[in-house]
Amino acid sequence: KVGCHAKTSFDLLRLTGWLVWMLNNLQTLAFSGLPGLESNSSGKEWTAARRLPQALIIGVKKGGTRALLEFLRLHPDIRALGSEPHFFDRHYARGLDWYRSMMPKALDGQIVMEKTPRYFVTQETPARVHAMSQDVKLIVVVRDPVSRAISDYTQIISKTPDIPPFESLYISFFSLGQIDSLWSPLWIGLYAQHLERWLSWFPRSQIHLVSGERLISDPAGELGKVQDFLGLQRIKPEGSSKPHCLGKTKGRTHASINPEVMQRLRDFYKPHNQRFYQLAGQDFGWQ
Ligand SMILES: Nc1ncnc2c1ncn2[C@@H]1O[C@H](COP(=O)(O)OS(=O)(=O)O)[C@@H](OP(=O)(O)O)[C@H]1O
Repeated sequence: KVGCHAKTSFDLLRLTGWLVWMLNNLQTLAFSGLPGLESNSSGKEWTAARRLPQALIIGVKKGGTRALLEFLRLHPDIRALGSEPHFFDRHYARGLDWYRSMMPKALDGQIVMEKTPRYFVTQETPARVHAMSQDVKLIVVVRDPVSRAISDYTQIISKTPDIPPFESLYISFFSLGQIDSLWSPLWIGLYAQHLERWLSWFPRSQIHLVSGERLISDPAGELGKVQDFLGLQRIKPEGSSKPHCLGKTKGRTHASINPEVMQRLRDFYKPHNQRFYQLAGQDFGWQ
């Protein structure tokens, strides 16, 4: 898959032919400030500048957001920040000038974007994003909330090996036997509730939902839809490209969870998923 120690390989898509590679490298030359390139007298298309993003990948954590961003970064009309700036959730007090200074330089016509999966679930973020731009395009990669939760827990346990097993954490401490919907790995998967908050600020047409499952089974198809949403020319998957590894934090072997607990979680999410499908206008087919 990803870390190249795991299931998905980035060459699934074979997105770049050498032509795209050439285009990207031409941009790099332009950005590096070689004399004559930026100061083209006739056209401002050579003038690269830092701009606020016009598109954001706002979630969800463990949905496949890194893979999507890396795919999109191969597009010559996209300039994306590689790291997660966490501006709207953590660093808002630093102001928009700071945020703009984080962005890569972009030419006219290129789309500037970043990804911070936590935006999707933080209360204050939609209003703040709206205050920056009412036209910004929002992308959310969603994935079966049960496998997302286990991926999330697997990441937590990799950082803090001493935490209790999933089977004891998913139950509420206060009302014994009840599923703890406030526990972060479970709460993030309440997609309907989070999407509703965004929909009170942005129209549905401005939010594009990507299926994390299809991003693996049909990356070209899923990516094509994202490119359409962004108003970009579709880059055809052609030629072969080197596998691009996303690192060891992707594609870990999931912690093994008691099958009865898995079934309880599926039952727990069922009504939430149905509500999400209604809001989304599409059925993601999670069991
Ligand atoms: N090509 C492709 N398409 C779709 N999904 C992929 C792809 N490659 C990796 N993955 C899986 O995405 C999971 C990590 O998601 P994120 O990148 O959103 O994680 S993070 O929130 O940035 O930490 C992580 O899930 P788990 O392996 O279940 O942990 C990755 O395996």
